[in-house]
Amino acid sequence: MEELLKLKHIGKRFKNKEALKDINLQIRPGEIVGFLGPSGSGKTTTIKIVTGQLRQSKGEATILGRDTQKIDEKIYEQIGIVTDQSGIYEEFSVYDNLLLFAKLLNVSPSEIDRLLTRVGLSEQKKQPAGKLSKGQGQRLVLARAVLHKPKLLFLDEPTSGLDPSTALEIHKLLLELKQSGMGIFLTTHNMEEATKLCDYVALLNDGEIVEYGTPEEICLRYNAEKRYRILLNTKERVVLDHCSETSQQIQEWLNDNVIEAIHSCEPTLESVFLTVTGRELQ
Ligand SMILES: Nc1ncnc2c1ncn2[C@@H]1O[C@H](COP(=O)(O)OP(=O)(O)OP(=O)(O)O)[C@@H](O)[C@H]1O
Repeated sequence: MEELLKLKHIGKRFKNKEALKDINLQIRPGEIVGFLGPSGSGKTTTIKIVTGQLRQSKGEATILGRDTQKIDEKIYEQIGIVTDQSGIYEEFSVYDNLLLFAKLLNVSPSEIDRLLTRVGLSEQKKQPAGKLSKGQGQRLVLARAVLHKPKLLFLDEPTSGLDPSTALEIHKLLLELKQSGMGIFLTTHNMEEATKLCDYVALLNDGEIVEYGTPEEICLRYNAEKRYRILLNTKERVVLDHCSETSQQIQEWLNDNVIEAIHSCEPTLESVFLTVTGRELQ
């Protein structure tokens, strides 16, 4: 399968600061790849390099098969970028904001209504964009970024500051876009979001990828203790280490039909990050 984005040994130095060190990453159609790191770890610098806004000091980056150092603004016809709410005209209506972009990107205006329904903004169609709530504004920015059906979408913290139900709606939309074959590059501080949405995640610390893989793979890699948390139908909760006695005990409880819930206790991405780097993500 062709790669939409490929980074090979990317490094970036700003005077005395080595902002990125040997970054390797790829995104294929239909994949959501998460770039997770605390503030200052190099997420924005990476996005700027791959979208041609900044030159790397080392390594090669290609976007849709083209060297990022040789791309021009035509690339924006095939990619979407959501960084913040800038670029939205507050006095224009929701519809007119999208119409403006539809004209710029040669998209039929008939797409707008369909997209507004999809992002749940049909009722706000005639409302000035400046009067939208934060979550509605975030959905408008996302709608604008995918209006021209880009092959690759860059999302910087798409749900930061949103209430859980609006964040859920955005997650649903992102999964639909993934299903349609779009590749998505997502930066986030939110490990739960990354675990739920991403096919692969890169944990970034101080400009370096310290772990890479599927969220499940990474968590299992750090599952040294191998424990099970069990809720019995007597409401008793037990935590057992992985060993032959535990297997026997679980088998007996299964035979007696007394287990209400059973979970393995692998670490979360959050705790893996803390183990690997010694620092919290937030
Ligand atoms: N133009 C610049 N000149 C000098 N240093 C810079 C420049 N841009 C970024 N840096 C430094 O490079 C490092 C990475 O910054 P970057 O903005 O990529 O981090 P980030 O992970 O996006 O952070 P945040 O989550 O806060 O947006 C930081 O130490 C930052 O101070």
